[in-house]
Amino acid sequence: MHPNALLELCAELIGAVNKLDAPADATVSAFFRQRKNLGQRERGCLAETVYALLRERTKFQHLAQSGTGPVPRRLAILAWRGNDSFLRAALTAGEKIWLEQVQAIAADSLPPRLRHNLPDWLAEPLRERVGEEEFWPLAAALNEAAPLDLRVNTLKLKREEALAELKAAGIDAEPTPYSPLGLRVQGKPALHKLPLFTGGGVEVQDEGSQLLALLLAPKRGEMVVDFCAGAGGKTLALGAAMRNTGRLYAFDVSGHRLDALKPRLARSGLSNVYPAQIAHERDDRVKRLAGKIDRVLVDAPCSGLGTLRRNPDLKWRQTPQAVEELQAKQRAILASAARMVKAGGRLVYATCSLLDAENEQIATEFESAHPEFKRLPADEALGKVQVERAGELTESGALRIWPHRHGMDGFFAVAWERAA
Ligand SMILES: C[S@@+](CC[C@H](N)C(=O)[O-])C[C@H]1O[C@@H](n2cnc3c(N)ncnc32)[C@H](O)[C@@H]1O
Repeated sequence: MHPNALLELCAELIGAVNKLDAPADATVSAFFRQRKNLGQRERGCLAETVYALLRERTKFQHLAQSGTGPVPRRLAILAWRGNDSFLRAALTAGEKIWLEQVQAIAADSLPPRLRHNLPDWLAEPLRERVGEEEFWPLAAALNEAAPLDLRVNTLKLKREEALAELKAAGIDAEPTPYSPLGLRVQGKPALHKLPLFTGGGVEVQDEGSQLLALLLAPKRGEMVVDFCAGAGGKTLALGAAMRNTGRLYAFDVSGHRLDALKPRLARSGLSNVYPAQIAHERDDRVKRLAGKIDRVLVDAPCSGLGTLRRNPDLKWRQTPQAVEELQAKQRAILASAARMVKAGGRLVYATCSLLDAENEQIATEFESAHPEFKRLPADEALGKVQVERAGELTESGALRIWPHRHGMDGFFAVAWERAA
């Protein structure tokens, strides 16, 4: 494709994504579906540029105030992640001079909000939570691309065996630092045609998500509920930990998301999983299981702000009002899910949010209203399931994962045991 045609296409995609009226990944996929003639490399360039723009949107929008021509084209030039000489071949003489001027601006001369690229309502609680010194590494880590992590399905093979299969396929990987089930893959190789993947030997799952399932630690023969199962990332990990025995209910209000679990279940070889759509958290199905369940995982709907490395649009699409609405949902779901836990059973509340409002606050409110649930020190619980150096991952007995400290998405989880 001619350089200017690709740059114009990039500007068009940026114009669509920058409206922020839909998740960026959905807009990008729809754009590519309508342009089937685009090659792999061109798609890669457009997607990388759009994500680069979303990560540093405040800075790029500020810089794009100078220059001439349509703003989406200026943004595409500034955020360009394709070949540099290819871009230059698309630029007018005026654009080349402008780009050089903008690139000469020293990043550290910019005001703070153009350096951290977070909305104020999010920057402030994070700065308060981790302190000024740690805030900057956190903001930088949130703007990095996430690595590709896999969870090995130990029903099918051992982690070393999966690693050897990847190596034989020419894919470099290494064991994840904390999860005993994880592999971190170098680069972004296509995995979906590998027999290791199609045969259910591995699933794509961030190391942090693996740790949440490990914290629930379900055992053979138990009755377990994954209350907010979605497309079942954690369900699959729980089913394998149960060695395909017992009963694992995968609940969700979204039938569409549960549908996405089905092909994954088929690959996994699990037959102990019972997916069920519920109308809401007080559904009769939930009530019927009151006091009967050994372990319940609440992977609550949340702002998703711990996953900004993958979903940078969320920082621009979420609002403080949305977080308040989510808190109400989180309280209601946790209270309902807790009723299912039997005496001596375990309850885990988890989010992929960085905000105390969705994490510690929800957990401590629950504890004050339910003294029969006692917090289990997460480092001890994780240590028992072979998580390395679990003490590095916990704060006040809860699992608290930070992208800048641990190299994973941001996660929070508390485990409680119900008094016998
Ligand atoms: C964080 S996502 C779950 C991700 C999933 N556990 C995984 O590992 O792939 C939260 C899920 O909660 C579901 N949800 C929202 N409200 C719910 C409710 N009242 N009861 C049960 N699930 C709910 C959403 O549909 C969404 O799939």
